[in-house]
Amino acid sequence: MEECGRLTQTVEKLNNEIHNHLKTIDERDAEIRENEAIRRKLHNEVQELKGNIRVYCRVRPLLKGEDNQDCDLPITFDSNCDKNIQIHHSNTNDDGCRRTTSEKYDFTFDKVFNPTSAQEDIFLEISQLVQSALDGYNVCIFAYGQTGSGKTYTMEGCVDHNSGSNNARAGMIPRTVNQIFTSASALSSKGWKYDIEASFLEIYNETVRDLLEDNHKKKENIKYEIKLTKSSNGVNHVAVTNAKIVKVESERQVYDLLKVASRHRATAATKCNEYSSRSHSVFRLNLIGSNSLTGQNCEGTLNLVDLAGSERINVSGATGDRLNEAKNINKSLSTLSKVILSLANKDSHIPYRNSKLTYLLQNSLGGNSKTLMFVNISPSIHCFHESLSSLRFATKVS
Ligand SMILES: Nc1ncnc2c1ncn2[C@@H]1O[C@H](COP(=O)(O)OP(=O)(O)OP(=O)(O)O)[C@@H](O)[C@H]1O
Repeated sequence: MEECGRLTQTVEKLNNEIHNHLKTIDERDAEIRENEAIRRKLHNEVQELKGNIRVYCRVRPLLKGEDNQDCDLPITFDSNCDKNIQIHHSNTNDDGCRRTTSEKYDFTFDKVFNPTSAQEDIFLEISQLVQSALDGYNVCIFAYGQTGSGKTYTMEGCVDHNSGSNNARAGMIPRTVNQIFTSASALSSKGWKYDIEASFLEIYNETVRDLLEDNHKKKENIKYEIKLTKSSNGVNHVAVTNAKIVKVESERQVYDLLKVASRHRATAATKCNEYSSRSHSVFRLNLIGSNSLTGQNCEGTLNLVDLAGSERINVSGATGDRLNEAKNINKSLSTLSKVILSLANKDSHIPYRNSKLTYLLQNSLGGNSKTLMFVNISPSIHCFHESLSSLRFATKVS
C-alpha cells in the first residue's frame, strides 16, 4: 500500500514536471514567434533607413581582347569610400598646336563595386532585400547599362543551370532562389509555410511575351495583356492574361524554368554587339506566406529585371526595325526613370502606364516597396560616352 502511494506521488510529481516543461516550451515558442515579428519590423526599419530606392554601380573587368589603347582605365575608384567613382577622358586636338583637353566626372551612389568584386560580394547587399520579400514586401532589382556592360552577368551570372547557385560566377537570380528556399525552410520552425510562384516575362517592342511558354504555335496567337486586379483580401495585383505562373517547390524546379526562359530570350544584332539583348526580362517570384501558429499572412513579390541595352540610337547606327526597337527601349527606360523620380518626389500622379515595363511593375515600385538599380559599366575607353550617359541616368534615379 505504502509502495503504491509513493509511486502515485512520483507519477504526480513527474506529471507536474512534464506540465511545467510543456508550459516552458509553449512560452519559448511564443517568444520565438514574437522575436520573429520584432525581427521583421526591425529588418524593415533598417531597409527603410538604407533607402527604399538604392542605386549601386558595378564596373566589370576588361575582357580578353578589349584594350584601352595603352591608356589608364578611364575610371578611378575612391579607396577611402566605396560610394564614389570618377570617370575621365583625354582628347588630343591636332589643330596645329597639339592640345590635350581632359574631362572628369564624379559620381556618388549608394555603393560602387569595382572590377574585382565577386558575385558573392554583390549578393551580400541583395540578400537583405530578398529577406524583405519573404517578409511580405515587394522588391524590384534592375540591371541597367549599355549592351555588354555586364547586366546579364550580374543577374544570371555564367549560366550553369545544373549547378544553380553553387558556382562562384552564379548571378543574383540563382543566389536569390537559393536564399528563398533556404530561408523559407528555416522559417517553417516558426510556423511559416510559403507558397512560391514563378513567372518569367519579356517585354520586346512594348509587347509582352511569356518566356515560360514552350508551345510556339500557341505563343504566336496568345495576347498577353497587363491588367490590374483585386484579390479577395482587397490587395491590388498586376496580372498578365494568359501568362504562365508556375508553383515551384524546389530550387531545381526553378532552374528548369530558367533553362526554358533562356532559350526564349529575344536577341537581335546591332552594330554595338553582334547579339544584343533588345528586350527587358522580368523574372518574378511571388512569395505567399501563412503562419498556422499565429494566423499571420504575408505576400511579397520579388522582381529581378534585366533591362534592354541602353545605348544611344546614333551610336548603335540603328535603322528600320532596329531603330523602332531602340525607340521603344529609350521610351521605357525614360519612363522608368520618370516613375522613380515621381515616387521620390511623392508626386500625386505616377506615370506607370506610359510603358509596359512600369505598368507591369507598378505594384513593386512605390509605397513600401524596395527598389534597387545596378548601373553596369564597362571599363573600356571605347565605351566612355555610353558609360557617362549610364552614370548620368543612374544619378537621376538616385
Ligand atoms: N563582373 C564580371 N566579371 C567577369 N566577366 C564579366 C563581368 N561582367 C560581365 N562579364 C562578361 O562580359 C560580357 C558581357 O556581359 P553581359 O552579357 O552580362 O552584358 P549585358 O550588359 O547583359 O549585355 P546584353 O545587353 O547584350 O545582354 C560577358 O562575356 C560576361 O561574361
